[in-house]
Amino acid sequence: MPITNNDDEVIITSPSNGKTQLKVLKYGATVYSWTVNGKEQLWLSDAAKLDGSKPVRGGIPLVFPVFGKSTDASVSKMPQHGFARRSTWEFLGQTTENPPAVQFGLGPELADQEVYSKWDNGDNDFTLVLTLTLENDSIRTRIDISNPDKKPWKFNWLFHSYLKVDDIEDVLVNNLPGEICYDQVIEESYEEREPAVNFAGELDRIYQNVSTKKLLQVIEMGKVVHNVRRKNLPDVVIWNPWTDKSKGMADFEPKNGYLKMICVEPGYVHDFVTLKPGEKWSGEQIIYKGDAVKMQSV
Ligand SMILES: O=P(O)(O)OC[C@H]1O[C@H](O)[C@H](O)[C@@H](O)[C@@H]1O
Repeated sequence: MPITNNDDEVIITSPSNGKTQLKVLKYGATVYSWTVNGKEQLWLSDAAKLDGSKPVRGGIPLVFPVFGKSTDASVSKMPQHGFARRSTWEFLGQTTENPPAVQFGLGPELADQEVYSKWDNGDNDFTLVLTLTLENDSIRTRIDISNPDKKPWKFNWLFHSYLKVDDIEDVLVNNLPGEICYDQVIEESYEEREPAVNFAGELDRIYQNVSTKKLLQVIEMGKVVHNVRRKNLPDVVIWNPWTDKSKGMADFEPKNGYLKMICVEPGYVHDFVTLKPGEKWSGEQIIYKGDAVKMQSV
């Protein structure tokens, strides 16, 4: 069976390889496992809550309608990262057989009411449709957002992808030199001057308006372990909490798990997207295997 629809989760299995699978919690429509021929690609905390009691620490949480905390009046009362990752989405079914794709939907009635009520006046009408496609050595995560309301509203979107690595100290992320970033650790903006991003402490940067022609590669000991492509998602957050921040997160286990993960998060977060009544917007992330290093200057 390529699609298994359980009470709390949906499992998608590749028709050509039973060990290539995607596991998705209905809570947050959170992908919490992706295996390629039996090998896990995403990092998931041993203490992650998968029971809907809090957003999942690991996998691919969905960030909407605000990234982080914002002083913008429309979202300033909301907790970090909004309500999409804390709402139970509706499973809409399978849309294609090979490669298998499934869809999940979220609207005002299913949204976590406590957080949703803090978005503007708590009455924004919206539709989110998430399409997940499992290919032999890639996943596609696509979001379609539409505004059926009589008034405009605005949002951030971000795929908060936790990618698995063997040892963060051996990891580089390429193709970001020359890009402007806001460094959330030192609270300063600057132009990236390093030939590749490397990790030796807490790192939390929002790279702004990075051409979507640029491929982002996670390179470990000279070998590409993950490739991330983006459509209509100009910003890229790179995050590793390192020792102290991991200690402060109750759902982050083991405490040295930061060595095994890197978040590469494609999104639209530097500015808000404004959708007028009847308008639609979409963005897509493609994570794939493939070991050719591609260095790009533009
Ligand atoms: O702890 P969470 O709310 O899941 O946020 C986890 C992280 O998300 C993003 O990567 C932000 O850039 C970080 O500043 C934040 O710490």
